[in-house]
Amino acid sequence: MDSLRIEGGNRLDGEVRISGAKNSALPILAATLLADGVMHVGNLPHLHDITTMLELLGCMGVQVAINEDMSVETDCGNMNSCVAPYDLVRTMRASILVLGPLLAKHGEAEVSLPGGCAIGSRPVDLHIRGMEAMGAEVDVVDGYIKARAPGGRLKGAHIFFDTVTVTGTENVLMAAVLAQGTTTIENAAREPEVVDLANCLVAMGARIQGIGSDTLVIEGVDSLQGCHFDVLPDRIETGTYLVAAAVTGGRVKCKDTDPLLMEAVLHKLEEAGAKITTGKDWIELDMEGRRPQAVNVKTAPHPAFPTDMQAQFVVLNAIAEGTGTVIETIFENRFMHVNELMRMGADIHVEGNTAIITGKQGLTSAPVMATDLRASASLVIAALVAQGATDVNRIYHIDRGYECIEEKFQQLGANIKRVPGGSH
Ligand SMILES: CC(=O)N[C@H]1[C@@H](OP(=O)(O)OP(=O)(O)OC[C@H]2O[C@@H](n3ccc(=O)[nH]c3=O)[C@H](O)[C@@H]2O)O[C@H](CO)[C@@H](O)[C@@H]1O
Ligand SMILES: C=C(OP(=O)(O)O)C(=O)O
Repeated sequence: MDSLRIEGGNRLDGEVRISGAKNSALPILAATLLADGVMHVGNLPHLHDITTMLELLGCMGVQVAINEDMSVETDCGNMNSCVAPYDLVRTMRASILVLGPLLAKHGEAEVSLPGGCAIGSRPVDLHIRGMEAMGAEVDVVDGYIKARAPGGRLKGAHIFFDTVTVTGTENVLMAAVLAQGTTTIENAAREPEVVDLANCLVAMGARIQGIGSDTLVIEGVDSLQGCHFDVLPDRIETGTYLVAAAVTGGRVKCKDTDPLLMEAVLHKLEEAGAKITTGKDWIELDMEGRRPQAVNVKTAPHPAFPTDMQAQFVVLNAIAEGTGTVIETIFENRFMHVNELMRMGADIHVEGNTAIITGKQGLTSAPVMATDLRASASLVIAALVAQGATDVNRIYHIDRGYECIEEKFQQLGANIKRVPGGSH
């Protein structure tokens, strides 16, 4: 298992290119299953999760060509299976995103249940209920969701999500675009990645109204064509580099990103004392050598503060002046980073879904273990300010979501290197 060795203490300074968004690329790759012609998807990040999704498409008979610039062409003309097997789904929950497209296009799907993960139980009941509302017959047998659309085609329906769900909205949206009749999704997720998927579907010929709002109205069409679509920049990767700059008192310019995607995070960084300047496709944070002020953060669905930035802000508070609270309202178990940060000297007290963090002048190095993607990112950020050398172990989580993390941090002046280990 690889680890990252980080010698803390360097103030970050420089420019970093932001990759395409994992959470946009994954649903868009699943949506290629809906196309009659060739789909060309660009600005894909070079990540394990993307490789897993391409492998999943490949095992269903989709022809996948990867170009040098990491853009991908898919052709579903010779598909021979509608099964998403356990071995792939267990490594990436987002594999559930093939359920909607398979049912919509082929009238059947067999997708392994993804199961829970480090941040919570993460059920998929709302995805299943959405498919059933559109007429699908669904059985959960032997750990698989086995679904079929009677007559081979789903029917439009009125769907109300009682919890805002990102991939649930995406799955139902992809099912509805080829259904017979009109589907209304109420209390839909409004995350930028849902908007990106909807825009891609429209480019393929789908009819969707209300994009970006919490009510989506989809008029089903008979077929969708291939198109060329570039995925949007990764707002969570952007936020992670900005927080890293803030905690080191440094100055970082994120290029090829979009400030409009991340108002809640930029607002909190300004509250912490960072000077933020933005252009159409860049964001610069300058801490001018100062220590951040503690901030209070509460996660909630977009446009509120994203849960995927929560762990990074726990670190920011851990070295800030003052005391800040971080409230996690989306996932029931997303404070796995806290114990590891306390081993590095952080003063954190967790009560239910609230972490109360009293900032300290500095952290100290310790061997730490990453438990999920953003927890891992927070440990890397903590290590960048800690005194001494920190080994962040189990970093395969990081490789699911951060392209070339050590190269990008090196470019910004961090002392970080990957230490290769055995297989996990
Ligand atoms: C690949 C992807 O895009 N992942 C993101 C997506 O995950 P994901 O789409 O899995 O997260 P959801 O938005 O679905 O989860 C929100 C809440 O709804 C609950 N729920 C969800 C579905 C369901 O059928 N039943 C149910 O109870 C979940 O347990 C959770 O408490 O949104 C999360 C919330 O912004 C992010 O942290 C993840 O990075
Ligand atoms: C939780 C995340 O991803 P996933 O839903 O793929 O586990 C994340 O991106 O932080």
